[in-house]
Amino acid sequence: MYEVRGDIITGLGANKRAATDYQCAQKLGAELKDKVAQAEAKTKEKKASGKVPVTVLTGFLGSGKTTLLNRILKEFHGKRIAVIENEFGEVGIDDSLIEAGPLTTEENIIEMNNGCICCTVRGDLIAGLKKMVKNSIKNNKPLDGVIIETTGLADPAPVAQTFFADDYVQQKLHLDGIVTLVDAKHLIMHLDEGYLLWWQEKPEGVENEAVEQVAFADRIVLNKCDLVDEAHLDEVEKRIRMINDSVKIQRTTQSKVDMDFILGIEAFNLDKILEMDDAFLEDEQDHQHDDRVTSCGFHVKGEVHQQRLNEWLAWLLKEQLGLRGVDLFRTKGVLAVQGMKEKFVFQAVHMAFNGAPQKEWEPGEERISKLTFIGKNLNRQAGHVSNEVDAIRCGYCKIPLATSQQDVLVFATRWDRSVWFSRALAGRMGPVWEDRSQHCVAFVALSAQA
Ligand SMILES: Nc1nc2c(ncn2[C@@H]2O[C@H](COP(=O)(O)OP(=O)(O)OP(=O)(O)O)[C@@H](O)[C@H]2O)c(=O)[nH]1
Repeated sequence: MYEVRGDIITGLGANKRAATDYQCAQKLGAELKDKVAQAEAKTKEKKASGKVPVTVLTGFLGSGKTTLLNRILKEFHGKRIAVIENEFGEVGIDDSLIEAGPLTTEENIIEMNNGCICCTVRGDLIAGLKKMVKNSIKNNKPLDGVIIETTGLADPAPVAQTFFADDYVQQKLHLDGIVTLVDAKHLIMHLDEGYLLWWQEKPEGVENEAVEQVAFADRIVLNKCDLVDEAHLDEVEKRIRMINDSVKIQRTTQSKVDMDFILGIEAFNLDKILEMDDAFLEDEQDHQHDDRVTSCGFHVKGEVHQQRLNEWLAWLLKEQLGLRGVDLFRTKGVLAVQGMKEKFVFQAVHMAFNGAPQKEWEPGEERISKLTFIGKNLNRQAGHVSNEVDAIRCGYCKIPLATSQQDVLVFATRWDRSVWFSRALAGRMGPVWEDRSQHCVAFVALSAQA
């Protein structure tokens, strides 16, 4: 049995581990001196030559993955880099945030927004990788690298396992490394979730993704160093080392990391992973997400009124969510703001938010506003929007939406899925809800359009 297992994992490149298995078989009487020597020699060899290197970019929500991806695409604009972008959130935003260079064309960017590549759409990941490689061969445009940006809630282990689960993928691609972005300000809070704080206890069987992302990292980019002091950074490093003592760490802001620290590093080491997780190569890894973490999004035609949007978001992020036991991890959006020729990109990580104009709208491009929220316990009880005499408020939490004298566009959504919106003309509030039994917690009085 040890010999067979040694043969299998030799084929997968875990030569050190294979040597150990052969040694066990030898102890049981098998004559395997040659195989042990071969496995030990291969351990020293560089692996995977000729295969396209793949980098998995992972890290908790808002840690700086897309910022780093854009940096890579900019610095390597002369290289053909394919991107697989997996986003958590019922409305996809990241496609608008990626700044692809001339060689990273649409055919080389695959977006997967309908599930998490570490579980529900893992099959799609394999299919996507194969398609990219086959296209590059067919069109004689060889790829220089593939970057997979996982969702902030992904467990990187099943993603890495993909490179050992499919023969074609294994022949053509090799996993260069798992690069984990860490938000210096929030990491410790996420690591502690489900361990120290009893009220945050995770349901049984649910993993702490932040821990997994650090544990499986070949490199850690300790980002957002501008938000904390030296002592806090030392504490964060200490916590990282408790989970992954040998990982290399580079401190950064705005994901400004040396490219040779993260790319072409030949750092993924199956031996190390097998030491940590003996079941890593098994087909069905037990992996469960926390169902309490959900997303809620808007995707609405039309322009928004920036000041009202800011007021509403500030109110939502600072005053309401914490009080109601809701943990909002991440908010991001691309908005069509009235009077602005650029797309307005809004980002928030927990309560810290910022926004700035980005690229201009193309001539003829439809003006659409997209906004997505990701957090825990976002579901709300039944309620309705009331139409009071001089102010339009939510009947449940009393958030002021607008006065009835304002001409507004009201967006409304339940925290689960559905999104409704309706225009309320001055002095006349149109029906907002299709189903009044469902409470809507997020709604925005935004537009000054007539
Ligand atoms: N203060 C500060 N903000 C940063 C830094 N790096 C990135 N950001 C901001 O943090 C926000 C999140 O960055 P992203 O790169 O989108 O993070 P992400 O990991 O891709 O986020 P998700 O895709 O939602 O998981 C953006 O507003 C960035 O501009 C940094 O070093 N310091």
